[in-house]
Amino acid sequence: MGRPQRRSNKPRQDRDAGPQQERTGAWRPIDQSNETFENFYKAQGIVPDDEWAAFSKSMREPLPTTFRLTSSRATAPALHEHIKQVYVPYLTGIEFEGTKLAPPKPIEWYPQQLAWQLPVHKAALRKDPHFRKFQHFLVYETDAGNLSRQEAVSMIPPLLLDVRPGMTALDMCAAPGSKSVQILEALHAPRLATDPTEQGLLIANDSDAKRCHLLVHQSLHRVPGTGMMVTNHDATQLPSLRLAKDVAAAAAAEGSSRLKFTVEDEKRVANLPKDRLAKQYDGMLFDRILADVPCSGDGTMRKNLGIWTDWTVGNGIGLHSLQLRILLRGIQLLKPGGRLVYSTCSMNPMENESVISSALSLCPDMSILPVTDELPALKRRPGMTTWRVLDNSLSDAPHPASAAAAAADAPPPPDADDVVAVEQDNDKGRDGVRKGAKGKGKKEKKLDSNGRKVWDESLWPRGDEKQKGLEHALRLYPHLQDTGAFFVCVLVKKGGDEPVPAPAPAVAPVVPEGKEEEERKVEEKEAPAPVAEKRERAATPTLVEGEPEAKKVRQDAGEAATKDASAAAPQEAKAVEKKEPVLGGGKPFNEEPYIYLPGLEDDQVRLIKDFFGISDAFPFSELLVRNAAGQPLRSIYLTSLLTRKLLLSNAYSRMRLISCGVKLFTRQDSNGQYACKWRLNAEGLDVVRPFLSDKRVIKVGADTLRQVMGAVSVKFEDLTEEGLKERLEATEPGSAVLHVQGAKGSDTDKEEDLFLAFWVSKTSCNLMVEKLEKSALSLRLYAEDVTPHSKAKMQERAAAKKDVAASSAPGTTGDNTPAATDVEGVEAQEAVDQEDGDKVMAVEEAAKEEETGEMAATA
Ligand SMILES: C[S@@+](CC[C@H](N)C(=O)[O-])C[C@H]1O[C@@H](n2cnc3c(N)ncnc32)[C@H](O)[C@@H]1O
Repeated sequence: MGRPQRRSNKPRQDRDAGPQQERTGAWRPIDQSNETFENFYKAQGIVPDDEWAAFSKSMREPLPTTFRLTSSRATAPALHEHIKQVYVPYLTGIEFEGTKLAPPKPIEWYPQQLAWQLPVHKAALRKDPHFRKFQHFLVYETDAGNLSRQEAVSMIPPLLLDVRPGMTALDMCAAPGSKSVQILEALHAPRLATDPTEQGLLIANDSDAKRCHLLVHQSLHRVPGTGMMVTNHDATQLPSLRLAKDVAAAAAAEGSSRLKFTVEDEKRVANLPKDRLAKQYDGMLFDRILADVPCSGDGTMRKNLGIWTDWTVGNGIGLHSLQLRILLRGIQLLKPGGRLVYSTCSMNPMENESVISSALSLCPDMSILPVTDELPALKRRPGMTTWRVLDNSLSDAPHPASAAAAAADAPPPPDADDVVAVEQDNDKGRDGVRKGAKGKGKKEKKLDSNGRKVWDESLWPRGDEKQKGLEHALRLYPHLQDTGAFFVCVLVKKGGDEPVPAPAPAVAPVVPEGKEEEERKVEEKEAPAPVAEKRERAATPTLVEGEPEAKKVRQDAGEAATKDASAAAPQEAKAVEKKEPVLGGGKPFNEEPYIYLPGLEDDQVRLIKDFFGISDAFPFSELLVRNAAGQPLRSIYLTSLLTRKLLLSNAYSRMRLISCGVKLFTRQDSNGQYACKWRLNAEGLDVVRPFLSDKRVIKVGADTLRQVMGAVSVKFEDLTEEGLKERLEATEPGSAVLHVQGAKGSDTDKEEDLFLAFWVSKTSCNLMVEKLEKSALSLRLYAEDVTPHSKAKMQERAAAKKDVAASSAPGTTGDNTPAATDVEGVEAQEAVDQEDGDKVMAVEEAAKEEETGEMAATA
């Protein structure tokens, strides 16, 4: 079975705009009409006849700009106030395209007024000078993690998932991550700063490895959490993970290391007698699962204009089977009593109600939860309890069990070769309508004994849709509250007091070429499945039928071990071992392993503890590194207890683990000139702060913040705050935390304390905060960008340099240009920027794609 999203090699303009690009390269507006689309949905009766005109008109209007404040951040109330005080008046009365615009307003149905809407589409916001200031605000605060630009309807599935702190959650198709971020915010809600080991768990998964990396760098870094893991699986075959009841005891019983779980350990566990396995391990199931599946995306036509031309009857039909199998795997991994939200940005019943109805028929433990009382202000339409399965000519297709279907001239199912799936439904770029490559869609098709394509029976309503409560699903349409269209269905699993599931299946060792399929079948047959999973598998023929394509490509042990940690830290290459071979099949997986450090037994951990004055209460045994040698070479991460359990109960390669935990410390000092070569990462500051003594915390007033914000680095002697020079001179050079007391936003009288990553050199100091984040803070505090990276400052410096060159005066470099003595501080700041190089590249790539996508959409 293939995923429908594949990147074509063609430039994006060609893919999305199709015939709209003329030979001259000029752009014409995309034709927003598609008769088949309109007739299909009229035939389905998705909206009452008297609403069709309003629906149809809204579908052709550009989407408003919407965004959400990060609810788990302390900044949320200040930012809300800032928008009210600064941007509502600023944008009130602005004339745009001949009309006076309404200012931004909170989205009515979103809890606590944390989401906002402005009736201007994204492209206009970027290009029109009236909006530039607001656009900058959005960009900077997004980068700082204080807000997320996200389509309004896309915010609904995580809200209805009802995630609470401490829960375990799985996001099956997570990239680019807007909903994962919402889930993390809910998991972190009240206790992030107090107990970093108890942050619940989110496994954010996506089958596309590149998109997994974007997910980490573009989205999840904004709400760092010790309970966050990113994996790279086809969601139809997410592995069953096991959880040691007592990690140390299980490790001791198996004679394995306490710090990592190797392929050898996998083999050992595979050979354990069943009763011993059950004594030592539980199977991992989740409290909450989001299945935001790949879909044809016709609900995003307001921004993905290419769908108007690409839409065919086959699109929805071609995705149905994949969507159903993802949902069924989700159901298997859901705890009794747990909640699963299924969602698409498609209006097509083939991708929505028919998937839900089929899953409910196969899984009697599942039911639809009516959520009428949740988000009461949200206008919605009920799910459909009947629909038509139509062929290419929009005639009713004959049910596969009927005599008509057997007739020689029966129409085949519409071609799924042109499967189109939307990769992203938020506003961060790559709005991504991807055309499926020829041939791959064929894997979705079933053939009869005469080799003719046959229709999938599960597309049809079964007649019991009312009893199943399908009207309790939510259909969201553009004309209801000026949004995109979306489908959301909340499912619950019966029970809640059932026995703990049996351990997850063991995994067969890596097998020689050609043997994998045979071996895999044996593995699946013999492996004990969690209780709930076993029961449902029996009732879920589709899972057994649909042979997973990805498993056919099995990773060769040698290939897995190619990249070693020497790439990360050349100077310590000798210490490096080979990586683990990959288990469990799938596409090549070449990530570094995570290995725990032996807590305070490790020299570097002890050094860090002493240097930063970290209290004994800090969970030192949850610190881990990412290289095959298990050495603190470059970065040190912190995970939650549950993440640790998972990592020490399953080989990382079987989990296909791309990322996990929070990066707390990064190696800074390569020349050994500092007492501690580690610096505290900004993303880990909130996590470690409650455990820090005053040793490395520099308390300053608000004026000092302005001074350090305005320069790349500041010499001690230039600091105006009384006594600060002396305090800094008495401070051991290295990483520190700047505690700003009484910082105050330009629009409010309320004072707040800020904690920022800081660097103290021998004679100067500087903030260790990313450029955009600094600019965001500056705009909020001073209503202008005072940072040295602001456009104005850059121009000032360029002019100063010119003057210097003209007068040939040596040694004068302008106010904010670092003098030679400040080089260390500058290097430290550069390291922050360098470290986020990946992220910056990802953001730039997204922006480029967004730009080209918009050219197609708006030119
Ligand atoms: C609609 S997007 C998900 C959007 C995401 N939930 C968000 O809110 O940002 C669908 C995602 O499914 C992924 N995908 C497609 N087929 C998949 C499969 N078989 N297993 C897992 N993920 C898949 C795509 O790579 C894509 O990132």
